[in-house]
Amino acid sequence: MKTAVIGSTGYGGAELIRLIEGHPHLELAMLISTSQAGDALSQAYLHLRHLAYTFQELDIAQIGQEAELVFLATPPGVSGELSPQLREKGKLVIDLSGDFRLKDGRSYEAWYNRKAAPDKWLAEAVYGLPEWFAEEIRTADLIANPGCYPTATLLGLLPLLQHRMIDHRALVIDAKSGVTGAGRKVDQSLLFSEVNENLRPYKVDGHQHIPEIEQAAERLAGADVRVRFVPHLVPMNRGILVSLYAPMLHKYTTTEVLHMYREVYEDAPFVRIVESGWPSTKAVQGSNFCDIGIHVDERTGWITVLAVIDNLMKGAAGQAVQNANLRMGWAATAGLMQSPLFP
Ligand SMILES: NC(=O)C1=CN([C@@H]2O[C@H](COP(=O)(O)OP(=O)(O)OC[C@H]3O[C@@H](n4cnc5c(N)ncnc54)[C@H](OP(=O)(O)O)[C@@H]3O)[C@@H](O)[C@H]2O)C=CC1
Ligand SMILES: CC(=O)N[C@@H](CCC(=O)OP(=O)(O)O)C(=O)O
Repeated sequence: MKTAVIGSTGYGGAELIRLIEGHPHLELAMLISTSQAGDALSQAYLHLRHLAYTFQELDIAQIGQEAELVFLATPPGVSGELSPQLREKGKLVIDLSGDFRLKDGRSYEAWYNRKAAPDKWLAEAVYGLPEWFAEEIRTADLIANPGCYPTATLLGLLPLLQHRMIDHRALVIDAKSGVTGAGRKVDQSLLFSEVNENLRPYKVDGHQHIPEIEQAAERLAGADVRVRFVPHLVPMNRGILVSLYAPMLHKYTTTEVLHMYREVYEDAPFVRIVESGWPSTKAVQGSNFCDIGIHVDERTGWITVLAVIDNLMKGAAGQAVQNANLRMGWAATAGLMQSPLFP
């Protein structure tokens, strides 16, 4: 299937190129760059220098002629403008940004502080978390790939809400991300000297992934959900660790809850339930896996759920390809069974 990537000089774009190159059914037809059109791919990415591609201008008419599937790995606000035009040309669109994740345009405008995409397209978009919303994704033409933090959070949280095991009004999510989560843009606060040997919270007063987590959680809880979410920046390249804490509604043991998670994710090839030791980011690096660990503290009645992903894989490009596989009826794992890089 002929595929175009918009935003191909960014980290998400580079990871998409790597995955599409190794995919049995996807063919890289166009790499779009608004800043490096005419340059060779190797000028942006040395690690991809064996691939003889040249970046092309952003030209919707040309994409219309040369590609059937378009991935957008662009900053907020870009896909909201471009995706409707691509959809009008009949393209299958998978958007890695947050532009189509929130159903309520006013919520997007409040949290992203920019104009939302038109309601018609927000209504058409389907939230692309394959382990939970596969039915809708199979027939979707505009797929909103989840954010990195929401992916790890929701994979850890939704089984508990589905089984009504926790008090959904008292959810605490402590999240940590490597620096590639912020993209390849130049930013003083992301300089080596400011990130290295440092651990810092950010957006403590409100992160744009909060309404996305709540929106998906409410679908499973059948009630309003409010989460306390605080992200932290960690001096490493890739990886997200989400530690989720909630009071349990009844007495359960760790063994009982683990059993429930194993059943829920029985047919989910990318979710691995960790039963000995604890999840760690290095154990998923470079892969599309999400590792989940559980501990029920019978003394306090609280549960701790620990979920790790590679933010650029299951948190972005890997999940986007997983959505393409689901939508096209290909094997869920097509092009995605890379084992993690270790150490
Ligand atoms: N990094 C991560 O872990 C995750 C990122 N995301 C989301 O995915 C999207 C991409 O992220 P990421 O790859 O990290 O970001 P980057 O900043 O690394 O890359 C974004 C790319 O978008 C392109 N771009 C910028 N402005 C425009 C424009 N007006 N029109 C078309 N293209 C444009 C740029 O390429 P050029 O200048 O060559 O056009 C740039 O390389 C973002 O919305 C991000 O929030 C989601 C989950 C995880
Ligand atoms: C480490 C870091 O800065 N991470 C980014 C992830 C942003 C992102 O992926 O944004 P959308 O999903 O909303 O597009 C952040 O916390 O804002």
